[in-house]
Amino acid sequence: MAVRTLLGLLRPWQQFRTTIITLRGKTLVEHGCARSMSTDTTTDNLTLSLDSKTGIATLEMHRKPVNGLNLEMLTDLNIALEKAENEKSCKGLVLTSGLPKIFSAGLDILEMYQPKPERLAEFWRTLQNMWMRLYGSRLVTIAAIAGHSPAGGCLMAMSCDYRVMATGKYAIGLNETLLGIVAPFWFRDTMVNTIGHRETERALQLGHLYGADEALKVGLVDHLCDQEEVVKAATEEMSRWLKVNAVARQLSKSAMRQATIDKLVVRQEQDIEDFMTFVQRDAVQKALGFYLQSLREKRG
Ligand SMILES: CC/C=C\C/C=C\C/C=C\CCC/C=C/C(=O)SCCNC(=O)CCNC(=O)[C@H](O)C(C)(C)COP(=O)(O)OP(=O)(O)OC[C@H]1O[C@@H](n2cnc3c(N)ncnc32)[C@H](O)[C@@H]1OP(=O)(O)O
Repeated sequence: MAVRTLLGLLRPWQQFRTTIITLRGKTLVEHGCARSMSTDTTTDNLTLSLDSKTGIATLEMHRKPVNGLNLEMLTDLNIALEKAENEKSCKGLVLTSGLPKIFSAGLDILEMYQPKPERLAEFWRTLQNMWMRLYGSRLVTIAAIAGHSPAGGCLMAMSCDYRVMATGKYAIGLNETLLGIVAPFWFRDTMVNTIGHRETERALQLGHLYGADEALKVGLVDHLCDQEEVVKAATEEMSRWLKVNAVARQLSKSAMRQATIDKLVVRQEQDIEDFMTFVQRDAVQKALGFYLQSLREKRG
């Protein structure tokens, strides 16, 4: 609610200004310029910029080392998404990463390992809200994936309307079972809506991480190109989508996605409870501890 109120007070992007907003101890810096009609919003975790000529916003994640989605990053994502959504001149959004070889490593596992219950609940609610916002966005959303995109990273990519991925040795998929955890129903639903029931069933049980070619084959991503071309290809694809009548396109999108979102809307509190109970089980904590250890040992 506080976030909504704050966003309501933000002035339109097309005004000259430099605004510094402090939110939850974080600083958002905005630079605006009437002549170029563009505004950047930068936090520790991301940058949102709007090209006012094309109406295309770019949301670039840059939380080091791997764009792990912790509470603060998710909060920033929610603010940025809401801001783009509320900006009338914004028609499309390219979601990408400023970190080399990583789109997002998914949820920050440290949020789930030995958690404080209050923060754990807030973390999960913020993730739910981010997903509902992105999956239900009125904007054309395209993920430009120039790196690994496991679990929560894959969820974000699947929540966009179209996915461009870099060729190379990058992996994308819902690998939760490899961590000893279970992808919640709305992660699963999003994958079913993207690649179908049978393929999702196989992928979820195995915790399968797809290489780029295989991801293209099953429809998990829509287009492959060189790493350096990913954002350009996403922007080019965007212009095709933006030629379609916006109202007709938005209604079609909503007709396809709203029922999936509504499932979480009506079960949001129960889902938080289920998540908290599940994650705080001894066996799950142990499995997460082993997984974190294995990530650290991999580095040597
Ligand atoms: C019956 C049940 C019913 C209902 C269930 C109810 C609820 C469900 C419960 C839970 C659901 C949770 C859903 C979870 C979703 C997730 O997203 S979990 C996260 C999954 N992510 C991963 O598995 C990725 C792990 N990371 C990697 O594989 C690699 O890091 C990489 C391929 C992304 C990148 O490789 P490199 O470039 O080689 O980088 P490093 O591996 O060296 O990593 C650098 C640094 O970052 C740390 N790190 C990496 N990923 C994470 C992460 N996700 N969280 C936290 N930290 C991470 C890594 O440990 C290194 O740290 P340091 O060694 O530098 O300290």
